[in-house]
Amino acid sequence: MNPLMVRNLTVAYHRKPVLQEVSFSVPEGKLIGIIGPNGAGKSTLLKAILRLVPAASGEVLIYGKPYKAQRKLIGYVPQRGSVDWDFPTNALDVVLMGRYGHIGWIKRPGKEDVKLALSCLEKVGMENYAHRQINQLSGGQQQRVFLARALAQDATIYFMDEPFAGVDAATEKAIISLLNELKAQGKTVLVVHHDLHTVQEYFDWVLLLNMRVIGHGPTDEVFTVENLQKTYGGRLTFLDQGKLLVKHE
Ligand SMILES: Nc1ncnc2c1ncn2[C@@H]1O[C@H](COP(=O)(O)OP(=O)(O)OP(=O)(O)O)[C@@H](O)[C@H]1O
Repeated sequence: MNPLMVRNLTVAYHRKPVLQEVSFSVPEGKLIGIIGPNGAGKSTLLKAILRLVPAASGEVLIYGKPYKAQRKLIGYVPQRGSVDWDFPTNALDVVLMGRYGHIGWIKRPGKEDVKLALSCLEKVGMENYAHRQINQLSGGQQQRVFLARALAQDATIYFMDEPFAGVDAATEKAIISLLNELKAQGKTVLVVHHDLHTVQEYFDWVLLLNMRVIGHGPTDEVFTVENLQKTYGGRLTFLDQGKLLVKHE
């Protein structure tokens, strides 16, 4: 069964459409890149799938059922800029929030939950920062903590909004190897991604988006010069041998 099926999804902010009749589905156990220019509606797509913004019309099914019935299967890593980092909490607590779906909001996390949260921090190389306030972490470290929280959720399908934004090369490597680990466990990971140079290396499958779906499918078939030109319009230039140069938007 498809982990995610989106049919005719239309979303508007103040009556101005941002996504129009978006339809696609994704296969299980793949790393999927959501690619498109600034303002294409990539974050909005994730938020509409997760019911964080209302859809004007359309349908979203996660493993054949609506979001509400499948909440426990879903992990979300929001864009770093969209989070209030001054909220007084430490890294360990942020990761423990990932466990609330399993333990319920009323019960306190037990020893096992803390142990698991610490092991997730260790996986992202942040075990020494467990008790550090989140507003005292660097951007890349905050991103790692958010990934640890997603790991603690133990989800089946993950949605990540620009996990590589503003991180250094070492953190980017750490994140991509983590994503590959999730994939090896049979999980499906959708990632909003900006850097066209790494798309072919990172993703098995892509969704090209610019208000509408320009293309979706295996990267080899869909990530073509023609489709990219349709997605980015005149903002792309191609150098020799198809090498890409993205003009700043
Ligand atoms: N809360 C909001 N209220 C009104 N308009 C919004 C809101 N959020 C986003 N938009 C508008 O919707 C469009 C799509 O935004 P969205 O953030 O989904 O794009 P994106 O593809 O994720 O962009 P980026 O690559 O810059 O992050 C943009 O024109 C944006 O200005």
